[in-house]
Amino acid sequence: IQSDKGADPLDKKNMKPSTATNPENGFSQILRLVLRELNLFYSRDVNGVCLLYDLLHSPWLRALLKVYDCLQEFKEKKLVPATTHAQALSCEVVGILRETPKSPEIQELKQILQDPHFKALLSAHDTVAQKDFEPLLPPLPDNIPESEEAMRIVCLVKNQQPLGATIKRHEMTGDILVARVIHGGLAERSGLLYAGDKLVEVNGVSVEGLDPEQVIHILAMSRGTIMFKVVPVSAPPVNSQKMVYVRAMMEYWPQEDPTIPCMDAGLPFQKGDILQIVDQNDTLWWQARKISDLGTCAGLIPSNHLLKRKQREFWWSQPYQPHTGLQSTISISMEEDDMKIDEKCVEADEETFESEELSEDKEEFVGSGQKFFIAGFRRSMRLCRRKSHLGPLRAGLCGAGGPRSALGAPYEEVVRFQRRPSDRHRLVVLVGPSGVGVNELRRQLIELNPKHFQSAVPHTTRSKKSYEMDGREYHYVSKETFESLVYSHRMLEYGEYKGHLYGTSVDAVQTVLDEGKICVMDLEPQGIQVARTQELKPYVIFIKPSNMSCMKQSRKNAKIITDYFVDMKFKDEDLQEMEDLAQKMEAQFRQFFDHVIVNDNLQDACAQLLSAVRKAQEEPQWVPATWVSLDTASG
Ligand SMILES: Nc1ncnc2c1ncn2[C@@H]1O[C@H](COP(=O)(O)OP(=O)(O)OP(=O)(O)O)[C@@H](O)[C@H]1O
Repeated sequence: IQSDKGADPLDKKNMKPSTATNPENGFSQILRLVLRELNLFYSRDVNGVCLLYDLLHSPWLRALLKVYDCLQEFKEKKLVPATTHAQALSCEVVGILRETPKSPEIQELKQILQDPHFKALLSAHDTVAQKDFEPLLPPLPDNIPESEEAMRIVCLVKNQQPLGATIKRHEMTGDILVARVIHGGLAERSGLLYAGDKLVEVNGVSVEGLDPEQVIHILAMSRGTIMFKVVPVSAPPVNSQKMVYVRAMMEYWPQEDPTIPCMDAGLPFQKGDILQIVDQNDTLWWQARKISDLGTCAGLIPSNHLLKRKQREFWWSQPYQPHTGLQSTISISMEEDDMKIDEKCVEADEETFESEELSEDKEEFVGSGQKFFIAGFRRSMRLCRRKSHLGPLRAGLCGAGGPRSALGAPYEEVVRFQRRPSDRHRLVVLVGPSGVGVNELRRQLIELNPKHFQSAVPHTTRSKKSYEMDGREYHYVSKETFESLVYSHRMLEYGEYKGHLYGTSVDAVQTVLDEGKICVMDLEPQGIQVARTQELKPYVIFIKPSNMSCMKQSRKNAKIITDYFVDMKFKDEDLQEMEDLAQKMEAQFRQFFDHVIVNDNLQDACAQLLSAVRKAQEEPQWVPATWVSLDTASG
């Protein structure tokens, strides 16, 4: 840097006098000169100079050096405080001012001197001036016997909050040890108690020979300050793990778990809760917080390993049922519900339905003087979806979403993901019990802006009608082609209706996304897991019915699609069935729902849907970590 090579003579000329005349002008001045010289190399693109220049040019470095210079200057001046008792002086002045005749200036001065911030400032000043930084410790006693263990005396003020530590008895020695210190709890915040510390006394009572329960009793009875005498652990554990966030894929209730080391320290959670794992040192019990409650102290949750073990034990203890697992009861009862619908079915002339489809389903509408066609609302596709649990091919899909999920990971690692404007949109998936209004909301959203929102065109093996167009109502394919799409995992959902196969392919969704649009589709909840891929990054919205009395009111004129009636009004039992199914869906699949909308007032629900879809595309959301790391790896 000091080399003259290639330096502009003019700059050199400018620089020299300042270096010569101000050699002791501090680091800031030196930095300025170095930067000026570097500037010359910068323009010639000398290797590495840009980096160095940018570093030295950074505002933080300049600020730091300025602070350094100031400190140096004051150090040399050897400043001494004018008074070491500014607080007392201020009190004295306030006393005098009280006896002085009132004037606005005197009032103002009195106010300033009595301001709590100013008092705190003077107190800090006096502490520094008197160099009163450390608490005064009593001198160490002489002649401590060599054999005596070093003890630590810890005083904690309980203040109606739990101590935030658990204890256990050492199996061999019988010593009472601190088993774990809960993150964010009183003990951890004190920085004085560590896992492994041996308790000797609690409030002056020796714990030797006591059971952990007896010690806990002493602690529970203590009010205010608790004093511990402990033998510190030789090497306090260091938590070097990085913070991990996970989505709970199952629920956990510590009160119902007899194996938890300390029930009160347990953290209950529901499916779908996002947890911040703060400690994984123990292979069986982790410490975590809910992200909705980060201010509180952490709680104990079973580790991934422990939950999987519990799942396996439970799974093996169940009688064998094909395609069912831990959470199978709900799947079964949902299938039973569908059975009921089937029993009610009356075979009718398919043509009647097909010909009525076009007008009844309003697939065409006129918008801004142009005719649009909205695909994906055909009656046969919708009825097929409802019956899809029973189709023979569906078994493959149930296999993916059923038992596998039951024995799947209890926690899913997640990260905050924000879609970049240049990225493809995230797929929007609507889920809800039949009749709740999934299709109505989807249709309304698309009609709001058909250039922005679109459905995917489904596939079918049935033959094309005279008024249909391939790729508009459906992609018409042979049974072989359809099945090959299924077996190559290119179908998000599929099923059979009246002897024909119907389904929506990944490619059909991608076609919409590739056009820069937002693809909005409805799915049976069993299909969500299939759609949850890095390429589609689905945002799942659960459409939920409101309570029965509201539904009776709002659905007075609503119509359901059935196998045998075109326009059938909702009966009370339909609404009850919808509510029951919604509860079952939520209980089984809520971990996959990114957002929930109660569809009471249609306009409100539509506005909520629009806002949720906007947030999904534009604001950061929790997504599986694999979606993002794969992105990075590929990109
Ligand atoms: N909030 C609402 N208020 C009043 N009527 C509604 C509301 N939401 C939907 N509807 C009406 O309820 C009926 C059923 O809605 P929709 O066809 O969207 O159900 P769905 O959830 O798609 O059911 P399926 O999956 O069985 O097709 C329609 O007549 C629709 O207009």
